[in-house]
Amino acid sequence: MASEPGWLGSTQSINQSIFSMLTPDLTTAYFKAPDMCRILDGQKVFEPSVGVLPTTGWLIANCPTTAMVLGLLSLSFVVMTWKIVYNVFLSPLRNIPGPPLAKFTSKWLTFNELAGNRSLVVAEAHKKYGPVIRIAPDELSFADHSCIKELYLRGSKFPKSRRYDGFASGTRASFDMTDIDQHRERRNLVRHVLAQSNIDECETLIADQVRKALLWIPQVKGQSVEVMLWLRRLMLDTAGGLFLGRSFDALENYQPPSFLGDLDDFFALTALRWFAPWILTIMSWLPFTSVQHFLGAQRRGYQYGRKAFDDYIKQYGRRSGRTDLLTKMVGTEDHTPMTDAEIADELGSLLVGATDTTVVVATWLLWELAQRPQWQIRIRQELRDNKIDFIKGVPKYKSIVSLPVLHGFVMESMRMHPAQSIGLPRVARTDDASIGGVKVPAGTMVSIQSRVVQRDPEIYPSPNDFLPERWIETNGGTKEMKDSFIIFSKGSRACLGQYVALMELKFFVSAFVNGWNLRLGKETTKETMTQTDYFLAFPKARECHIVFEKVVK
Ligand code: HEM
Repeated sequence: MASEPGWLGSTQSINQSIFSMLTPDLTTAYFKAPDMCRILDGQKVFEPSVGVLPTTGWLIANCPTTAMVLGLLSLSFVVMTWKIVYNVFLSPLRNIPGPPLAKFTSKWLTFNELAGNRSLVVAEAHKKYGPVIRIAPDELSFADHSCIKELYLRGSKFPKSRRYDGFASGTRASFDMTDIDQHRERRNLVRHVLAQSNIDECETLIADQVRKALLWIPQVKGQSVEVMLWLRRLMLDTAGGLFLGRSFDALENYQPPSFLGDLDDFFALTALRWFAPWILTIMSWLPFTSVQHFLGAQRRGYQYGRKAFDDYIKQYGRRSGRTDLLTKMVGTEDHTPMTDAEIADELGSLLVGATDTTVVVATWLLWELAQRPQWQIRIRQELRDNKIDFIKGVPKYKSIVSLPVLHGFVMESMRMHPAQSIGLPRVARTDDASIGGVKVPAGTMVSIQSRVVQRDPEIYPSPNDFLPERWIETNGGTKEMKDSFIIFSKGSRACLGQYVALMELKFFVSAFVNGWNLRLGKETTKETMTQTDYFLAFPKARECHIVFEKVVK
């Protein structure tokens, strides 16, 4: 057969280079293929008329790498097909209603979670499909508050899911422990530290931070100021004072402390660890300082705890007699409830747990307050009627803790805007677990969203309206209201810092309202305050502008 060596030569080199890119052994094998090449002028060349590509069978027989790649592809295809068939037709969860895509894949949920929409889409799905829904092939969401007991209360068969692994910076703290027995032991120790009597002893420490924050208001009065960063400074300083024996001085310094940047990175890292750990692996190979800095956020969080602990021991020893919570945690030479490393872990974790949770709740609270001058007047009047004594701008906690109007306003804001509204994920350990009569096979993730139960119309009529009076008229809430109120969770994993949080919130609301009228700055709108869930329910713009004006007595 006549041939054109030039043309053949170029085809050969193109093919050779393409195949070289695929695998080196494929290139060699390809040009050894007897039916693909022909000897021309003593040289072996590609002959297109003989065959364009070697057959799969021939390749598998002659190229081990290609055989392996094809094998893996086929295997993944079979596994994927089997998974789909299982999820849709065979899974014990197959008859539970839910969005159609959820039967096939969890990716639709991941997509919404990354877009900050999880609580909204799950709440909508409950409206459409009912109180028990399948939101991923192996994940269920419950909307009935009567299920809270089985899911979260003592004796629950559902420990925290692997999602909490992302929060641990090496060793575990009480918040991220997933092992029930290990957690029980640790919680008993931390609970003792955060006992109400200890917090009461630290009241001055918390009040002093609020006093410091109040100094800022006269300097910005009449202007529209961003309060979220200011609240972060306040809560961080309070947490520092309580747990590290020293404030971060965030309220005094213009430049926000680097810990706040680390906190943002911390939450981003936990999300990546859960959704796309492979991205973190790739990032760890990148030789960029900023990337490596980002990856080190969790380690630095731990180091804050470690350094603060070491400094504290150096300065005060183990019998400091100070009234902060670190002193309680350290114990004495005779009684050391935790090892030094465990204390450092807890400190790092407590700093994270105590800061942005309270900031998110406080931001929504100020936003609601700023839109409601009539409620500012009612709270102020309540403070006056009860002759509350303000010491350098802040009252004694005992004198305000049970004031119904103040309490009702704070509770209603927390009902409408739970800091964590996407549901606290738990996992079934054994096959004999069930929730609300629905069998939950081992390995299934389960949760109840506070956004859903705290807006149950049967418990909270007109659930989307902001009505503090519902708490006032029912003397602090009906049994159903209290049972369904899960902003601090319930049972053995409930928030250990809720007493601290409520003290901080009631302190600053009463202190502000006593001296200042609040209104919204023009930069803050419904759109900027759209809720987005990134584990915590932040306003979309991550800022909130308020104008403070002096109350005319
Ligand atoms: C308004 C502010 C706060 C809110 C809404 C809040 C909410 C929560 C929630 C929902 C949980 C359970 C998390 C889960 O199961 O995944 C939790 C756990 C926890 N919170 Fe808070 N928290 C707040 C403030 C605080 C503060 C100020 C502290 C410390 C003083 C604190 C310490 C803890 C601890 C130690 C845990 C882990 C408890 C355990 O698993 O045994 N929290 N918090």
